[in-house]
Amino acid sequence: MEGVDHLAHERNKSEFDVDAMKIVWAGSPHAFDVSDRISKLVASDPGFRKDNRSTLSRKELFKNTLRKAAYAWKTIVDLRLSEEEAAKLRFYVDEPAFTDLHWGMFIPAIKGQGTEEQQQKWLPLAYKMQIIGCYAQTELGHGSNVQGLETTATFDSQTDEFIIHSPTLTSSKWWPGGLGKVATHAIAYARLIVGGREHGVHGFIVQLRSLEDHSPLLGITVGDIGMKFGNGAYNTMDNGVLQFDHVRIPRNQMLMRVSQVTCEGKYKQSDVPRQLVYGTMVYVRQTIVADASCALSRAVCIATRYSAVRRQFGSQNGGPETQVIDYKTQQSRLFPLLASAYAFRFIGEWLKWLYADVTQRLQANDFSTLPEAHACTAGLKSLTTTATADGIEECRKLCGGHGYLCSSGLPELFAVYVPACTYEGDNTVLLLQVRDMSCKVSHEDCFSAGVQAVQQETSRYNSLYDSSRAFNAMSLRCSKSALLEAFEARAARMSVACAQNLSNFDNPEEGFAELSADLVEAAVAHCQLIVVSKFIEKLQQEIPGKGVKQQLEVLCNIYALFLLHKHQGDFLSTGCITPKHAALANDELRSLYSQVRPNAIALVDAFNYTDHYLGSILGCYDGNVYPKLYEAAWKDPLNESVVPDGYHLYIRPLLKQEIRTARL
Ligand SMILES: CCCCC/C=C\C/C=C\C/C=C\C/C=C\C/C=C\CC/C=C/C(=O)SCCNC(=O)CCNC(=O)[C@H](O)C(C)(C)COP(=O)(O)OP(=O)(O)OC[C@H]1O[C@@H](n2cnc3c(N)ncnc32)[C@H](O)[C@@H]1OP(=O)(O)O
Ligand SMILES: Cc1cc2nc3c(=O)[nH]c(=O)nc-3n(C[C@H](O)[C@H](O)[C@H](O)COP(=O)(O)OP(=O)(O)OC[C@H]3O[C@@H](n4cnc5c(N)ncnc54)[C@H](O)[C@@H]3O)c2cc1C
Repeated sequence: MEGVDHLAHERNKSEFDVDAMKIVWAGSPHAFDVSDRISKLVASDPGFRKDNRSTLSRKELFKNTLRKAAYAWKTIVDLRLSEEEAAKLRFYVDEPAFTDLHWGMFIPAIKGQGTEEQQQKWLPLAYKMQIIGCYAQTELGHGSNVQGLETTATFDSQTDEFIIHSPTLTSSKWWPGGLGKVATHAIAYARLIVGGREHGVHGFIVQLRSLEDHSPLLGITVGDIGMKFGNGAYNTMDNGVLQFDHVRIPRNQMLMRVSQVTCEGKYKQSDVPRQLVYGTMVYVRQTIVADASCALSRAVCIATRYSAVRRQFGSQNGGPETQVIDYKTQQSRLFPLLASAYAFRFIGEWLKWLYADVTQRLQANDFSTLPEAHACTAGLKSLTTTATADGIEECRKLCGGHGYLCSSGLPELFAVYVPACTYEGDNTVLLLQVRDMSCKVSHEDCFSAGVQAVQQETSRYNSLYDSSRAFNAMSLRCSKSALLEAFEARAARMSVACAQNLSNFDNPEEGFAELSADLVEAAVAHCQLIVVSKFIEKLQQEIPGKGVKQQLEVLCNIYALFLLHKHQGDFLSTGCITPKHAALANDELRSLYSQVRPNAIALVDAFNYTDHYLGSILGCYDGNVYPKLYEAAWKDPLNESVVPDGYHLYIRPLLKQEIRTARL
């Protein structure tokens, strides 16, 4: 039944103004307008078709990505799109490509770590895409341990050049996106050696390929590292391998905002902290948090719409069976993910604000908030990407067997998304960086200020603990502060426990290593606290639109209570709640699910995703799932012939018992 909205009855049930929610989701009426316009532009242009990705060979897939990137650039130039519109276009084209690294890492690295002069030279070329850059940090032997990188950059004062060299196999650059087949330039990270002395890892702009014929320059060996997880998926990206054989670059191609090398061979450290060399990672981690809400909301939109279409069991007197979305088990798996998508949206907005604030300060040489920005971006990147990757997989299961079909969109979404748990910092490694955020109860505090610091923290949080005792079913419903205090008390108590345990070690590093699993759990608790608190802050703002705020309150409560239920062990063992509270929280969750149920479809409609972007038959707007699945099956290349290729060679000899004489 083409043209019929099979989900209309669901949409009619909704109790809030969906258009107003669309604006909350987008961030502002302007952001909504841009997003809506560009998503429709991409969806209606056959040049951006993407439904054939899983059937293409790697070479075809990659060539198609090159075509799309060129076509996207032409569209941006022809339509004179603004930077904001261009970024949205890249988002809705929905295909990882070398351009992500060029715009997302190469340019920001030059902006953040280059001097004024360097920016003036390189940025205009990069903005016009007259050069294409990548971010070459990770090596075959080291990714997480940046200080362990082996590539060297040795200053030659005779020629005023650096010699970039890969001394070992493990020093080969390995993974950089865009490097394999496209990038003409790289920001390559290498250990700086001046006058025989080492000065740690620094960034260098290195040309890799000829701007005339794209061949690698002298001393450069470069290629793609091979197929990655999943068909299609991240294989549109040319992650690369690179070796330098004594490649010479001019001295002024070292990024010199943080430290400089003079022509006489003097190494000068400016007032800028060394950690600014890691600044690009902070920027990208922040964008990854914002991206998590997009990936999770997309999976949730598919699973929610399909759960309303799908019916199993429960037919009474020949009537329709039960929609699977009406099963409490389905709701208890799906609605916390819906709530998380909204929670991550708001934490992404907050982090964007935090990053903009830090950037402004850095420009004025105020570095005071850099540690907080680093800890928050690292921790929240870890929290949101782990939850999103797990959430996408849960959505696949929520769609039963059909979720496993590529046409559901979920396998590819998972395969594209899951490396976010690894790139830009392995999620566990990043959680270990959160210690600064953990109530300032780091191992250094313990050892420098002694156990006194711990005692002070303990007594401060004992009072929080007392107030969290006041929390009951009623306060759960009415008072966000009771919930927030329970999260604060739990996070604080987990940090205090770590700090107390750390103080039993004579050697802080040994203690830190021994207790790292506990530290990671405490870090997760802190990050969850931040997400809950920022969701609550969002609700304190004025939010226009009939029923919009009420829906968000329900989702906020679901997010917090779901975490409380899931981690009740932490809350109980740190004494933040009693078993009775835990049971009440669970009762409250059930009641909140019933409140979401009539609004579920409208809440995912508010993401305003086109069918093109969703790329899922199960999630299509009109809910007309079965005819579309049936049709798509017949379009599979395997169904091009009724009798498959290979019948005469392999099937017939089997059937005819001729297998021993067949030439296999
Ligand atoms: C067609 C046209 C289209 C137009 C398109 C338009 C727009 C598109 C735009 C954008 C696209 C947007 C985004 C997309 C971009 C990319 C996303 C896609 C793909 C991802 C690609 C992936 C890239 C990568 O993975 S790059 C490599 C990343 N590598 C890592 O993350 C390594 C992880 N390791 C580390 O970060 C560090 O080594 C460490 C673990 C933090 C440890 O560092 P170390 O030096 O050993 O330090 P410590 O001794 O532990 O710490 C010293 C001290 O420093 C502090 N610290 C550490 N890091 C930082 C930091 N980053 N900032 C500030 N401070 C830091 C640390 O806490 C410690 O402090 P202390 O001494 O006080 O304790
Ligand atoms: C799709 C993709 C794209 C990428 N793009 C780029 C790019 O454009 N440019 C670039 O430079 N890099 C890129 N990378 C590399 C990426 O940044 C690294 O893979 C990542 O930082 C993890 O480092 P690793 O591979 O060394 O992991 P490892 O550190 O080897 O991790 C292996 C295991 O060891 C554990 N571990 C490591 N250290 C510790 C520790 N101190 N304590 C406890 N556990 C630890 C980890 O938790 C993990 O379980 C990309 C990677 C992927 C997958």
